Amino acid sequence: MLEVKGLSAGYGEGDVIHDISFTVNYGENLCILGENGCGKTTLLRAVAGLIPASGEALLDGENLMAMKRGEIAARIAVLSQSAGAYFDYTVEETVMLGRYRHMRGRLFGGADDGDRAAVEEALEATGLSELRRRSILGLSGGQLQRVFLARTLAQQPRIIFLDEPTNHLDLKHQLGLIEYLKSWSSAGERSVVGVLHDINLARRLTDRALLMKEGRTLYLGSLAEAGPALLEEAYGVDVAGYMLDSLKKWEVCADVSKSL
Ligand SMILES: Nc1ncnc2c1ncn2[C@@H]1O[C@H](COP(=O)(O)OP(=O)(O)OP(=O)(O)O)[C@@H](O)[C@H]1O
Repeated sequence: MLEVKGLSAGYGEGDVIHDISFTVNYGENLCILGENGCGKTTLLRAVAGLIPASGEALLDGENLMAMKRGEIAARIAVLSQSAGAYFDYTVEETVMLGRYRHMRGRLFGGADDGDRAAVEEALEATGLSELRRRSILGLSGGQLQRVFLARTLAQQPRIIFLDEPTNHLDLKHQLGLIEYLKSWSSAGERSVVGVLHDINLARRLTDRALLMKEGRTLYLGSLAEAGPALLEEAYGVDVAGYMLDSLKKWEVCADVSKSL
């Protein structure tokens, strides 16, 4: 269970996020939503111990802020926007990097059977087995994002933090990623905490939402019950109206599909 209590953090000149609290039980997911710059990434960074913070972040009752980065990384993996590939590694070598923290603790280093099995499982889950020998420099943006997902899975964390990981992915792969992570969390008593700009995608991942506004909690609860006014306050636009309007524009397709 991840418990965040009264967390505040920033980058040196005052706090950017203020007094944030939420709980995520294993098997449950949470999406973090809000307009650009409201502090979503900062919140993930603070919980993952990447920037200093005040307040509490507990994982299974243990204080994350007192843990070394490596200890946190063994439990929480971060999957963010694909930053691109700069090294001539193969797909398999890149996924193996997800085992780095596990290998580092061993006397003689190097990959063991457990590492190889974890990489194999991750390659299979992401449909990358056949690309394993390819250099990541020659992959498309979407393929590369799947490699990064595989590397995250190979880490075998109990919690994955998603930071808008769906850029570069077409609709099919966006949906595939979210559906996969949903089953990953529910099947293994694990959790996904996700920053997703697409509110529809967020709802596919989970109905539990933390809406942020200017670094503070605007709402914590069911996304379905948040209501149009709250969404408008969070995003500064009429989100529900926009979605209904979009739906109307596609109604013609729905009518056609009904008649088939
Ligand atoms: N490394 C940094 N140093 C200083 N300020 C930063 C840094 N990263 C982010 N900020 C500032 O912190 C605030 C929150 O940024 P953050 O990236 O957490 O927002 P966000 O909600 O994730 O935004 P987006 O939706 O655009 O990704 C912004 O005002 C941003 O300029």
